Amino acid sequence: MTLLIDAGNTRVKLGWRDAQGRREPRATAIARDTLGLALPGWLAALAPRVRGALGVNAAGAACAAQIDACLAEAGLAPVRWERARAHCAGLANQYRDPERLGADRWAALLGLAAGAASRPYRGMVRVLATFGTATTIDTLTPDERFEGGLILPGVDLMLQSLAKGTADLPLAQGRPVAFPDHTDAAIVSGVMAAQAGALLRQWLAAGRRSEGVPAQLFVSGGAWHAVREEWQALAAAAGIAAEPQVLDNPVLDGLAVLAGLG
Ligand SMILES: Nc1ncnc2c1ncn2[C@@H]1O[C@H](COP(=O)(O)OP(=O)(O)O)[C@@H](O)[C@H]1O
Ligand SMILES: CC(C)(COP(=O)(O)O)[C@@H](O)C(=O)NCCC(=O)O
Ligand SMILES: [K+]
Repeated sequence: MTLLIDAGNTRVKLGWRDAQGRREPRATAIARDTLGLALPGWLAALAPRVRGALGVNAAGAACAAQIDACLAEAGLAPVRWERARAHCAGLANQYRDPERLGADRWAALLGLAAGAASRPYRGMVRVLATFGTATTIDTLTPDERFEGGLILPGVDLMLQSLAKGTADLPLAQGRPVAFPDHTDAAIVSGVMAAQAGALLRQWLAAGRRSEGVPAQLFVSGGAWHAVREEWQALAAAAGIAAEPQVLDNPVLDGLAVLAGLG
């Protein structure tokens, strides 16, 4: 098997691809600050069957070094850390400097284009919103090109920035409402409006771009569940019928594609 590693800024997601090309039944997520405790045990259980490891890292060089050190402890070779490329597996990356596209975003697009869950949507415009530490909203054209996408602070980062950057605002909790009448609700509703509003912007842009070709919306990431309610309200108000399809981990899907290429 080949280990698949998606090192995000909050959590490291782990899985594998077996010799038949199948993904693990369920990815494992480990918080960055508990990696040193949890990763060795996860690796030890699999190590005898592991033939290599493929990963993407959005969390900086120290995180990659920590993961490689854990692999070495388990007697395994270092991770092959993937970068975004201009072309791969039939997908074209039109970022101005293709290698500067986050490797996790690139892997997720590869997973979206080639993964089994999205195969019925080939030839359509596909919008992929990932609600992680950052929120990213990327679009694939019907002819398998990535032309660009949004980066904005994720839900927790937005909430934390208000608490840290002001004298009187708390780290807010709660659910979004239309007309918030207290501080926590005002903050949570504002943050969710920003998240869902960004998604609406890209969905509308994708619709204009596609000129009548149907579009499908995909969502993933640890914070999607927090945004869902606001998105549903906004989409209903805007007359958008599209039901987002939740992808468990398109980054690991993409890494499995890359592992299959050898
Ligand atoms: N158990 C959890 N641990 C950490 N973050 C969580 C958890 N459940 C939901 N979240 C939310 O998910 C976000 C992290 O999502 P994730 O997809 O792992 O991001 P990343 O790939 O950037 O590490 C957090 O910012 C938080 O909003
Ligand atoms: C945008 C990101 C921070 C997302 O990281 P994540 O939220 O998954 O931890 C990451 O994809 C990144 O560092 N990208 C490089 C810049 C770019 O994609 O343009
Ligand atoms: K990610």
